[in-house]
Amino acid sequence: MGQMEQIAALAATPVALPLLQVDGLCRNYGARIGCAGVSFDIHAGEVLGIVGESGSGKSTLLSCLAGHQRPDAGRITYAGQDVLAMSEADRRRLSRTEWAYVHQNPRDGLRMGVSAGGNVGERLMAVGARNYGQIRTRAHDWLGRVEIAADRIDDRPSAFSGGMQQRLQIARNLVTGPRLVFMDEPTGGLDVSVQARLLDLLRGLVRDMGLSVIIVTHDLAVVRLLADRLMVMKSGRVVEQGLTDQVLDDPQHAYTQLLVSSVLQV
Ligand SMILES: Nc1ncnc2c1ncn2[C@@H]1O[C@H](COP(=O)(O)OP(=O)(O)OP(=O)(O)O)[C@@H](O)[C@H]1O
Repeated sequence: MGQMEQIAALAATPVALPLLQVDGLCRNYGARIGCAGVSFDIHAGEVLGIVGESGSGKSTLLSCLAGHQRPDAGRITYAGQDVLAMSEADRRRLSRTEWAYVHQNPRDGLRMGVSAGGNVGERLMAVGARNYGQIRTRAHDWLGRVEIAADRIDDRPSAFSGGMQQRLQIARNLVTGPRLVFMDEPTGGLDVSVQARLLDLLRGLVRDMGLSVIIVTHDLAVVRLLADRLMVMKSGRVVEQGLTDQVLDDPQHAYTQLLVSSVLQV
């Protein structure tokens, strides 16, 4: 979808309607619960953080939402469309044009054998761009936006540092102008100073592009900085959700209290 069409689609969505509505989402692995009874709404331009200990169901939920696996029960509505009832072709189109997915490991979201410029340009071609000069100019612009020097455009990501690879993955994901971005621990595995820079960059892009984001993380500092709202998961279920500051400063559930206090002790 072109930029004008996206703007038209955005204008056509009633303001009061959430961009994404999730209702009673469940996914089991045999007898084990992956996630159960998850419901929430997210509006345009809103950032939702999902936190919880290892095994609490964060990744299962994110992959069900992004269409990487099929939930056993529940409903996902995106801009008024029933996502689970869509044909595979329509869902793929949605993933390519309206959605983006930032993996924790940039290797999972990049093509390591293709140049940095190619990684970004390829996404534009996937949504119909054909003019080589324009594609290269857009790729060049996006490398600049994620603070990668222009003279690295023909380098492969394998020659980049971890932080640069992650910034390149972000450029590759955002170049097509998605409205909803799924992020799985985007700052995981990076040095603290690199994390801080990446978070700053992400915050600016999210604000400038008015993105809706669902971000899974172990790190409460990440949600404090990025997320408007927070959802706390334990054993596959949502135990608490609300405005980020409210949940972190005045946690109601004993598990959230534990999560917050264990971070404060570090
Ligand atoms: N492919 C799978 N097969 C069987 N069980 C699984 C599978 N993936 C996840 N699970 C189980 O589902 C539950 C939720 O796991 P999930 O990976 O979603 O948690 P998480 O919060 O993302 O954990 P982490 O932070 O460690 O990634 C766990 O009990 C896990 O063992």
